[in-house]
Amino acid sequence: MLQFIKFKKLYGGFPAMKVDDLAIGKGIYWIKGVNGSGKSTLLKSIAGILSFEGDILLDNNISIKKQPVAYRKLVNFAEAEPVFPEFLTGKELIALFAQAKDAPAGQEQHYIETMQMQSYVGQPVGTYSSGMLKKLSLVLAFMGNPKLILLDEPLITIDTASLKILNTWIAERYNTEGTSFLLSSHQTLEHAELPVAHELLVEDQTLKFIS
Ligand SMILES: Nc1ncnc2c1ncn2[C@@H]1O[C@H](COP(=O)(O)OP(=O)(O)OP(=O)(O)O)[C@@H](O)[C@H]1O
Repeated sequence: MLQFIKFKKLYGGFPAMKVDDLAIGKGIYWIKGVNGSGKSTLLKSIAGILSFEGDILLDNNISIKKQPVAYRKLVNFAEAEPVFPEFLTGKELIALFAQAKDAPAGQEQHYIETMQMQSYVGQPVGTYSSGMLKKLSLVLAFMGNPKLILLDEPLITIDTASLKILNTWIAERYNTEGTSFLLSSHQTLEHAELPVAHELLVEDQTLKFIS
């Protein structure tokens, strides 16, 4: 599903992350690692937000460097602490993402309704609480038909009921579309109740399989 080829990310001269050659198969993965280990750096690189040396391939043949547009249509990302233009409404942002990701008409309704966002999704995001913003960023990450969805710290700021909803979204997408997930967390995950198949660890500026 995802392959790293001589991947290296430096901030100035500081080497933040290096993955020489690693293939990750289809599935749902938790990326663990302590604060500052490089989880966000890794996810932002896979999402195509950060520049890096080397290459990342999706499904063996779609290169983030050589086919940047095709790659980005198939990889969605929700940031740990999302920031959006305050004057735009949730609905406007969803419409923008739905168009960019070629989402089927009305796809967002299921997500807005199950996450119970109907009462505020028409309001400017500047009026949202951190949990409301987080839910909006999760809806945006599910727009279109991505092969891979990256969720950076999905557990922070959302309440227990919302976490259960997110759990069902992940299971639905994985079971019906075969969408893979990379989820990051610096917390212990015993209470997350998400359908996790594998764990990865970011440690010593690299990425390793745990299980
Ligand atoms: N823009 C930047 N410029 C310079 N160094 C950075 C930058 N962003 C991150 N770093 C450094 O890269 C390393 C990895 O940071 P990163 O944010 O990826 O870690 P993380 O595992 O996501 O941390 P956390 O769990 O605290 O969110 C840290 O040493 C951090 O100081």
